[in-house]
Amino acid sequence: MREIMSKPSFAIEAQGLVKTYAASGKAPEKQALNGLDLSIPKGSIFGLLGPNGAGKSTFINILAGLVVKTAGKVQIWDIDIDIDHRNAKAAIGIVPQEISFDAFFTPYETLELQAGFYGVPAKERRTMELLEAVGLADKRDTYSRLLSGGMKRRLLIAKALVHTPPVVILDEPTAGVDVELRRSLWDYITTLNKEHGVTIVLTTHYLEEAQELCDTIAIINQGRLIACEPTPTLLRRLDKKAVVITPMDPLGQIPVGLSELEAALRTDGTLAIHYRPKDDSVANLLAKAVEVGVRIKDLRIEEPNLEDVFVALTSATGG
Ligand SMILES: Nc1ncnc2c1ncn2[C@@H]1O[C@H](COP(=O)(O)OP(=O)(O)OP(=O)(O)O)[C@@H](O)[C@H]1O
Repeated sequence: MREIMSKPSFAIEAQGLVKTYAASGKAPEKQALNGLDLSIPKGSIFGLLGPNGAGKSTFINILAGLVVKTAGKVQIWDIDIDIDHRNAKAAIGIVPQEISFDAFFTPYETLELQAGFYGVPAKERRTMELLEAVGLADKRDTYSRLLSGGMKRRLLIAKALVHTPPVVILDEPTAGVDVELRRSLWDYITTLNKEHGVTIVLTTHYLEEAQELCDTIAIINQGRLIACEPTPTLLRRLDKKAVVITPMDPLGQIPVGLSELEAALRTDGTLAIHYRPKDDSVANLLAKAVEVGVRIKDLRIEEPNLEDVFVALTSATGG
């Protein structure tokens, strides 16, 4: 594994990736990926974020070989999936969103079967080591259907690791998981990365999760990449609030005197002035607005959230 790991500069690289789902019944054709370019650095914990329907699952399913791409190029650990799909697939372990394994096998059997499926020779198997790592050693012979939801999720992680892939993809790993288990899964993910050098890619709806775990975050929307930045850089964009003013009289345009501010007229007639609390004050912004003739009927302060980043980024990229 070490030897392979020093090779590529990217763990996963997608160029111009397109996926069009054919029309079926009344559902029209759907372009889920729209020329996606994405480079995931090796050794990173990489967060893939996006609103519902952005194309995250489609991307992961293409990597997993479950969805056939329409166009574009994908390399996993430097292996082109069109040229050597088998080895490309062997370089990743995918932890799916849905819990899926045979309820009548024990955790031990589940991992052994998966190792067999990947052709891992018996002497190279790490079944007990993996069960210990995910805290299921004492459940090795329990029917999987009798495990708790959290244990099942941990078994899924172990299952994705049996062939020692250098890249592990976790699709919504903590959706619907309680806080305590979420914490222990985060710890385990971090250990895999820091101590074993595994590249981790995770999709999540939770900004907080991405913020805490990921060193790099990509945001996709409508099948396109709209941001891919080191987490601190992206979060700096979030260090923003907005004063939203409802004017007494409708504003036809942003008053000229506010042009040096980051102001926007919204479709509901409000004027939003974005600012960084550390650089500016609400009092100062309101004084400027009044000075240029805005008569304030009402106002509120908006806190930043991921939705704002999406909106800001998508309008900035015209997407
Ligand atoms: N098999 C399919 N047939 C037709 N359309 C599909 C299919 N799978 C996904 N889509 C559509 O493609 C778009 C992208 O879906 P995808 O599941 O990849 O998004 P996502 O980012 O994973 O969303 P979520 O966060 O809700 O899981 C959506 O509009 C979805 O309805």
